[in-house]
Amino acid sequence: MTATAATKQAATKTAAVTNPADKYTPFPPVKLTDRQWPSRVLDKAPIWCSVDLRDGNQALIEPMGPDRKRAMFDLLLRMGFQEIEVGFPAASQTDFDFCREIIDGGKIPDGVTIQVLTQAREELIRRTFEGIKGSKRAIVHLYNSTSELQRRVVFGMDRQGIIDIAVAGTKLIKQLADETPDTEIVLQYSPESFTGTELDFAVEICEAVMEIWQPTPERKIILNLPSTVEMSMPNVHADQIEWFCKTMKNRESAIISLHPHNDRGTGVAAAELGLLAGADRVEGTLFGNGERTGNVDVVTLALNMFTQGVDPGLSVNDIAEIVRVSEYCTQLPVHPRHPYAGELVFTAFSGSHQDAINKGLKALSKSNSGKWEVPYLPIDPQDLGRSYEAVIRINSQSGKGGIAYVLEKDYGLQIPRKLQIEFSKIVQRVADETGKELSPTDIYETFKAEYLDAESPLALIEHATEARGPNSGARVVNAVVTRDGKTQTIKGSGKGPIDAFVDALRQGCGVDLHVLDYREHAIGEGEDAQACSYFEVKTSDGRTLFGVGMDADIVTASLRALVSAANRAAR
Ligand SMILES: CC(=O)SCCNC(=O)CCNC(=O)[C@H](O)C(C)(C)COP(=O)(O)OP(=O)(O)OC[C@H]1O[C@@H](n2cnc3c(N)ncnc32)[C@H](O)[C@@H]1OP(=O)(O)O
Ligand SMILES: CC(C)C(=O)C(=O)O
Repeated sequence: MTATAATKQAATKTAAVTNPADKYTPFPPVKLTDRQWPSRVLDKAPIWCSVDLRDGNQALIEPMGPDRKRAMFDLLLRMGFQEIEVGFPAASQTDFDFCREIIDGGKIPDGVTIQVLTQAREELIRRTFEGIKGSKRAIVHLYNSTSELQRRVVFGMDRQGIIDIAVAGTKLIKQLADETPDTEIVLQYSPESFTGTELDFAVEICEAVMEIWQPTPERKIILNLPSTVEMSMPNVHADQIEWFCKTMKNRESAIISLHPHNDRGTGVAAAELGLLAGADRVEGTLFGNGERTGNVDVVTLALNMFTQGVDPGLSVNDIAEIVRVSEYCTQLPVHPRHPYAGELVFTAFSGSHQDAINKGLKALSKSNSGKWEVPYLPIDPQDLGRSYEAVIRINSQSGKGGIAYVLEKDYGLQIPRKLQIEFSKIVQRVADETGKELSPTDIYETFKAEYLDAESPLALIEHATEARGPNSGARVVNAVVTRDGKTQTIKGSGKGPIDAFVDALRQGCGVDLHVLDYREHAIGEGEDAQACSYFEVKTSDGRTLFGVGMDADIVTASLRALVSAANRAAR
């Protein structure tokens, strides 16, 4: 049958199924009694191994060239990875050359072990050893596929045939390791497609490999149990790992490693539960690059631990740098909502979130507990080298709290609560009209236009205050204002300059304002300090509204605020 005919036949078969979901077989539960993992707590970091330069690289549209490989390797070293799978040297010249470059160039620091992948084929294993010649220590990672499906459709072999491949590969690696005494060879064996492999067979093949390699507690083998394809819920994965750890012989001579992929979107959860289930090590990539939906994201895993108070043993405190290098190397973007790393993860647009964050940050600044407690922010952005700057951003979903936060943080304006309510409606209107996010500058300009630049119909030109008479305590204000462009002098008296100016406005301009509330604060310090005054007033027709004024002189700021209120009342 031709490929086209086969495709058509498959399509016809599919169409005949009434419920499309019937095509799929549910993953069988693991028969595990007395499971322990649900009651355990993750309280220490695993051994980390980065597979960015191999599994991540093999999945790229454009695999990394030497410069990108080097940039990734250097980043992984800076982050503190002590085990790095640097490639599949027998598969590509670039990978081979990269091994040679870092070994011959002395680029592998003490304490760091490189890992190389190979299939269980003689010529590939021999070439792999040429690739790692001269390194102090190397993990040779041997794999062959063991799942029932792959045995049947890819290899056409029974269980014994598959065991023979693994055993032959191990024997050759043992022989070549003996012939390379200057390099400490660690064997890692992966029953690839472990998640689709019957558990008893996975144990059987791993034990067959161990039988050849003869690991000891001092010279452990790494058994890597990959979720080559993530096929089940993470609790089932954990059951598989716990079952494997409990059943295998000589557990103390093996490091059990996880290699989750993310087909169901639960790679991180699978890794975490797999660690609870007894695994010691995790292989993954930065931000989860890798085949299909990717490998498990080690950055997220590490930061998940960090936020539980566990030292992850990886430096993830300059997340922007990790994103930058990773995007350069993979030529793939990190999603804006990617956990911890995405551009938008420390940003709140919605009003109630902004309000709670704002209050949380204020409460935190007064607390001595040393504990991070801010609603909606599970981690302190500063721990990732990020700042609060982007925490609150304004669009049509934003509320008064966020707007007040931006004005205070960027412009030092501490606007009273009722003014926040008034101004947020104005911002809302602008945001709705534009349909766009408003930058802090946009918000300030809107505030300025609405309150500070409100100089029409009235504008204050100058003023002078004096005592009304000896011992009276009352003040007289003489002010020059323009009204509809015409200059005039107004005069009033009262208990203080504000009261007197309100009187002057009433008498000279026919503007009747009743002051309900008054606040002022300084912006900045020293000679450059400005006073900012806020007046809540009631107009003659019963409306309440605000006026705001700013000036180096406190009295002038207050009179400007009254003019601002008068002008807004006149609109
Ligand atoms: C889950 C994973 O990510 S595993 C890693 C996968 N990574 C890669 O494949 C990237 C690099 N790979 C390559 O460049 C190539 O596959 C190479 C160079 C390694 C090998 O290439 P080729 O020899 O041309 O063939 P190909 O990969 O198609 O090999 C398939 C053959 O190898 C056999 N084979 C596949 N995997 C293994 C294995 N782990 N051990 C032994 N034999 C294997 C297959 O049965 C098949 O045999 P057949 O030709 O007799 O049918
Ligand atoms: C080689 C193995 C570990 C692998 O990459 C996988 O199974 O995904």
